[in-house]
Amino acid sequence: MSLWYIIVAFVFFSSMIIVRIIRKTKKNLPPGPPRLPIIGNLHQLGSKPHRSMFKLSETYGPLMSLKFGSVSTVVASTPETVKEVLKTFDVECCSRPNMTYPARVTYNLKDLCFSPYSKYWREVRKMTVVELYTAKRVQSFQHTRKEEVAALVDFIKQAASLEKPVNLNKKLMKLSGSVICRVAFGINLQGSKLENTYEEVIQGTVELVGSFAAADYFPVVGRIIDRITGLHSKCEKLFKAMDAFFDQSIKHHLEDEIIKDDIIDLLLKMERGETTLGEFQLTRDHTKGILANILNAGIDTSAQVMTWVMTYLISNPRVLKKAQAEVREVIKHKDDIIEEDIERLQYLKMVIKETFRINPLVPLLIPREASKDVKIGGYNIPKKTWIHVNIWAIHRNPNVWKDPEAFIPERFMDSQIDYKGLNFELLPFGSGRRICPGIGMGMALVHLTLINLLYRFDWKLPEGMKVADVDLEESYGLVCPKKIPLQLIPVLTQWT
Ligand code: HEM
Repeated sequence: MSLWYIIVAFVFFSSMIIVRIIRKTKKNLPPGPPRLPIIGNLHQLGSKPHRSMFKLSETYGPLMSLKFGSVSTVVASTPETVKEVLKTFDVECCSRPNMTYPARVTYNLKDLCFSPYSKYWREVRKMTVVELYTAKRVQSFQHTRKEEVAALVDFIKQAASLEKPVNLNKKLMKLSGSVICRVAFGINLQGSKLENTYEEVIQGTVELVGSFAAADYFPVVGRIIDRITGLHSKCEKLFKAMDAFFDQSIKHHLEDEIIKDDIIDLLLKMERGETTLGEFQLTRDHTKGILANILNAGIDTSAQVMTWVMTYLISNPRVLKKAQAEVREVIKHKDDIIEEDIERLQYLKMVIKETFRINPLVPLLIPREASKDVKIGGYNIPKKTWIHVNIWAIHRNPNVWKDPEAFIPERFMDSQIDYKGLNFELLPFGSGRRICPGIGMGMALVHLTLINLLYRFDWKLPEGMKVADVDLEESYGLVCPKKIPLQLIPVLTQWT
């Protein structure tokens, strides 16, 4: 009797699989791994989805179908397929799916990052590119960056004289937070509502919006699951902390007449109708949504880039020595280090590119959604399919990069490859319509800080630690920070 049950069950499941394969072939979707009922391929994501997807793509190809709960997804993993998504079919593929927690922390998608491709998004993008992220504005904040970097250098000097280790993750996060608070919110981080919680709030939010949340994949029941796992209450807590901070900085602007011509000021003018945003009337929620992107996208990213560069330098003493020799040769006791000095630091530029390659900070970019049916690489991608762009897979692909696991800045010597979105082998900021608009703002701080850290100090590992002990593991979120904080001992030098 039990044999009959087994035979019936076998026939039933085999026919289900066959029907699915036939349906899929008819639909001409990209190939993908078999799925489990209900959850689809969610169980294959693991703790580092970019790595798992890369592994799967080695079997199923550069354009691969996955199903997460009820959501159909494709993953592009090579320069060729990614170019199709981000360039050839950029218009059709540049919308964003409506995700539960990103929607909550952006005041229901009133921001730039997560709002779908629409007239509103186009107006906000135009406004931010023309008004907020311009080279002129980035330049105008140079003084603030210099002051904050000088404060960091003073702190490190003290630690060096006591031979104490510095937690670079923490200090670089504070630096980035202090700069963004001053230039974007017109207030000091110290004394603000986020003074004691900014790390937890910003990193928590970045992790939250990058999480594969049940609410997005299982209608109704997913929300219950997230309540049980605590994701929902975590989101509410983060949202309240951010909202209180935005209220504080907006109030500060409304009360202080001296503050003028900064980002909040511009947004408040739009709220009052003194400046327009196309046909849209900005409300307080729009202002806060746009500010949420600056807070979350602006602080963690630059801080983590700097931490990763220092991590790879300390793990590669040859490269560290060469980068420091170059910086000291070029800067040569010049009192006034400026961001533009980077132009004369060819090797340091290569070190930064190589760090972006080996460890792209946003390994899956931000999820996209097809707004129309589209044909990519000969396969059909139906409207509403989610699209993940796995730049981590490109950056670690041995067919694209020789010896991809090794940190070799020299690979960029005599190469035209840059990270500004034109070379599909290296895409740390994405490409196309959704390319990061904050490259200039972020990299200005990254350059100034790294030049100072390398010029003024020598660096060594804490007592008893060897180069081989430096941990290179990332933890997963939308942004992937170093899992174990980087602690280094600064050493005073003749250049300090
Ligand atoms: C320096 C480190 C940074 C890195 C590595 C980085 C990386 C990225 C990436 C990969 C994307 C997604 C692109 C896509 O989905 O195709 C993005 C989007 C974005 N970034 Fe950055 N970013 C950095 C700094 C900044 C800064 C400093 C700001 C603002 C102050 C910023 C604001 C944004 C915004 C608003 C978006 C959304 C753009 C849109 O969807 O239209 N980023 N960034």
